[in-house]
Amino acid sequence: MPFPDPPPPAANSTAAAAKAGADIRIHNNPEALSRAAAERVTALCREAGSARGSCHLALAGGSTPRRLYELLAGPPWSQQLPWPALQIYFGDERAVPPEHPDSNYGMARAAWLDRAPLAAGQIHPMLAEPARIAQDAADYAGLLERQLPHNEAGVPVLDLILLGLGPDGHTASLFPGTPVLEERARWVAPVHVEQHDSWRLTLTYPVLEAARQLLFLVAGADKAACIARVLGTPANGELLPVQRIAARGRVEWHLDAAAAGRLAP
Ligand SMILES: O=C(O)[C@H](O)[C@@H](O)[C@H](O)[C@H](O)COP(=O)(O)O
Repeated sequence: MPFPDPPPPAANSTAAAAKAGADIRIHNNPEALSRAAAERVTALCREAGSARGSCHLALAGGSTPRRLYELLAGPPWSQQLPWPALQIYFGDERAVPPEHPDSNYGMARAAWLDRAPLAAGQIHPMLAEPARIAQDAADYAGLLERQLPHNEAGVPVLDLILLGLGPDGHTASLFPGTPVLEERARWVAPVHVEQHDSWRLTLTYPVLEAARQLLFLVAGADKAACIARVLGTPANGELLPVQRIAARGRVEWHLDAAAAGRLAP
């Protein structure tokens, strides 16, 4: 059953700055970025729901997507999302309890999920404990195997993965210099983040690469140098983790003006 068409997108974002080959959309400020992202996430979820009866959506962690999630909890987007078709996953998670302030699941619940008309079975937290981190990774990979369609290489295919970007070029929890950058056999893997001496779980490159659509949300001047390196110049030298994603699906970059500040006009 097709979903009703949405109203035209909000007019408060600046003109798209498309760079050949990359779909880059630059917005005046974090609020405009979040509102544009809410439009896109809703539209993409509706597309998937109409086309395949379900939308398998993986959420990003960190601070940038919080406002997006708050917007999705209210009109107009909450009236347009294909709620019965939605299945919610996570791109990565810190190995802390859900009530911990660092929990990506906890952040998404507070900002959105606890106010969304979703059954418990539609939300799949990536729960992890340091003492059983390898088993937690295997358990989540098994969930993806059971829940998702697979591509011809046998990799689970998410419809949409939301991703952030760190100033060091990490995305999800694919951090520079970590063994997980070489992981191609497992769909979910543990990561020990030295600088925080903490454990995380992350989707690995095969799953990111298999997704039908990746949508990056990047805000803040502290990301400008990384954005300029990733989107502004041909890749040379050692690739940053985010540059190593050989995406098979569509990739959209949503930047605020500060993060895009060092991109050539
Ligand atoms: O769990 C996490 O922290 C995210 O997966 C991580 O990849 C995040 O997206 C970036 O570090 C950007 O974080 P900010 O949005 O807070 O800048």
